[in-house]
Amino acid sequence: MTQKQTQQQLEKNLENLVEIINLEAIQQLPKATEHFISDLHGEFEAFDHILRNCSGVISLKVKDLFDGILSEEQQQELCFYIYYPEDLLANLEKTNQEWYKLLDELVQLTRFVSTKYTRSKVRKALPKYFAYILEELLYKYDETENKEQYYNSIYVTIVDLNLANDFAIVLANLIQRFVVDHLHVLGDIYDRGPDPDKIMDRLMEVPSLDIQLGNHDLIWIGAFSGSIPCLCNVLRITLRYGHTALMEKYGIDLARLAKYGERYYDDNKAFRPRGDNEELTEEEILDITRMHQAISIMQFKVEGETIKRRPEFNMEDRLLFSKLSEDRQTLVIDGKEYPLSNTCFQKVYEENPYELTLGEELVLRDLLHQFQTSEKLQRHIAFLVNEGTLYQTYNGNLLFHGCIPCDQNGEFLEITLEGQQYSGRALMDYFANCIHKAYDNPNTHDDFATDVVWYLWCGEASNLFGKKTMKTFERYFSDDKELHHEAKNPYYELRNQEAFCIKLLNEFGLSDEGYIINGHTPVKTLKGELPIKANGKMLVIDGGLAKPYQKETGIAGYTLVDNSHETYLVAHHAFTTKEDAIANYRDILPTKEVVTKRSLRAHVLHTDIGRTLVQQANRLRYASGFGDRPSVEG
Ligand SMILES: O=P(O)(O)OC[C@H]1O[C@](O)(COP(=O)(O)O)[C@@H](O)[C@@H]1O
Ligand SMILES: [Mn+2]
Repeated sequence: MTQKQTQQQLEKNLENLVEIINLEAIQQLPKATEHFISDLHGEFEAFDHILRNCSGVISLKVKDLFDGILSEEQQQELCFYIYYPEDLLANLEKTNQEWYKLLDELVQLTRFVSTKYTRSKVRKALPKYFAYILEELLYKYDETENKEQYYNSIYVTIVDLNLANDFAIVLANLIQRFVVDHLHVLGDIYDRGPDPDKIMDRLMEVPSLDIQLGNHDLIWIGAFSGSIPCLCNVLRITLRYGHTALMEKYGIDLARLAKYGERYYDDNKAFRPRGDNEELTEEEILDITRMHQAISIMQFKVEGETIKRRPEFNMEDRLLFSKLSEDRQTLVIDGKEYPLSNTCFQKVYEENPYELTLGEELVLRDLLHQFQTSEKLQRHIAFLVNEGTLYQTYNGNLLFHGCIPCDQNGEFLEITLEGQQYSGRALMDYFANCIHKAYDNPNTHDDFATDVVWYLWCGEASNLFGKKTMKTFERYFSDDKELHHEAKNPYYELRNQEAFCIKLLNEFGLSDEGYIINGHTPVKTLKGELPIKANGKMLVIDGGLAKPYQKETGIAGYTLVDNSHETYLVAHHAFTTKEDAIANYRDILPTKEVVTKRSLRAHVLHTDIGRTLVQQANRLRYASGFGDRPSVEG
């Protein structure tokens, strides 16, 4: 070896040793905080509010640091400055002394909430232009008077240069960024609410997150991937809630559908948009009502064709056009007659009720083309497909949106697809594969994978749907509540049992220690339903953000927080508007339901990331002669 090579070798060895020190030190940091939220359903402002107040974590930190120093009102004001800095701090007027005080409080808090992280991680989060002074202030280590004037002069000059507002905003955002390290979104970002696009834009900025896809997200992915029944469902639901503006935001022009609707459909009370659509004129409502009927009929037709070409989906009982009486005013199921109302079957022909008319086909072709070429939708769906999974195991816990379909005995429901039987986790993996296949082949519309994406929306063995049948047709055309009933999969009873939940955890390779987190079904607190089930093994956090569902839940649902000390649920006020939240300092509900309190504080070492750090450190130790050969697991 030449001298140079020996020198290089020595440096490499030292590098490895220093890396071992880093890796082993990081393991001793407290576990970072995780935040879980579900069923956002297009309600951007409510979702944004929850992200901003971090489900109450910020107010707890403010209390920890300033109790006895600031009054409760002052603490609350400080919290709202942090939640809505652009609204409250940008034009805030204060005397110089008041600014020094506020900036110092914000600096103290930023320091407090960043102590869990390495300096390197904190540094990466600092905006470039203020990085130098921020670092000085955050790592202020000299409490003697040597540097006192130095630190004070930073505040004085910031205020003097009219930068106080900007600096305060930067600090507030950093606090939001640091209190929660990782966000889990348990699905149903789309549908019912007006602004799923804004939610997607916001999610794309979150530094660390995972998404478990929901049934409503799947139809958007399906539509973009070329599934015509998914496309119809997306449009039907968008129109059902009157959100033509959402289509405009995606650059999708409904003119052709509107023209078709105007030509063939009339007003129909079953198809008038739901919810408060104050911003819509009567004329627009009528337009929507007509388009809504047109697209629903197209949906029933293309779904019928899909059911016919996929006998393995076992959905023939949903071929409802074939169950209409001769005058088409009655549905005949198993010999029993159900009168129909508000029917609009003028474009359904007796010879082949599932065949699209040429007009319908042209409308759908146009819509699909617009969906697939919308730049904004392309970005959003790519993000969903790349970041979204059907289930996630994270730090020993199992996360998924809907269910694992089972029979009454708790055996996983089996389904044969492409000649092979699947159930449980393997079925979910198979479904995930189909989603990617369909997405990768947007120009094929009736291939198996694309049809499976639609099946995930409403099929009995779908882990996202979790019910036997979707009664869309009956819900539009029959007043008989019995016909509307969508029987839930036995999973929803079984998930109350601890043993069943443990079986599920084990199916996914997790130990009995973990818990399962579900979204999808709103927790009906008014009826006494509890979000913590099966002795704490099952946590249901359907956010209940969807306004139309708040009548049933009584609150805007739950979110979950998991920090180094405990795991707890937070209940949220029904959200009105951002203005109202700010004006009335409307925060979270004061109750907090603790799921588990750890006997020992959890550290990075106990997390998934920690385990990989241990493996890396062990490998380096072995390579450097400081440890035994690591086993395969590390
Ligand atoms: O109340 P809406 O918006 O018509 O939706 C009802 C439909 O939504 C579903 O509940 C699915 O949506 P969720 O995933 O939000 O439950 C269907 O089972 C049901 O037919
Ligand atoms: Mn759902």
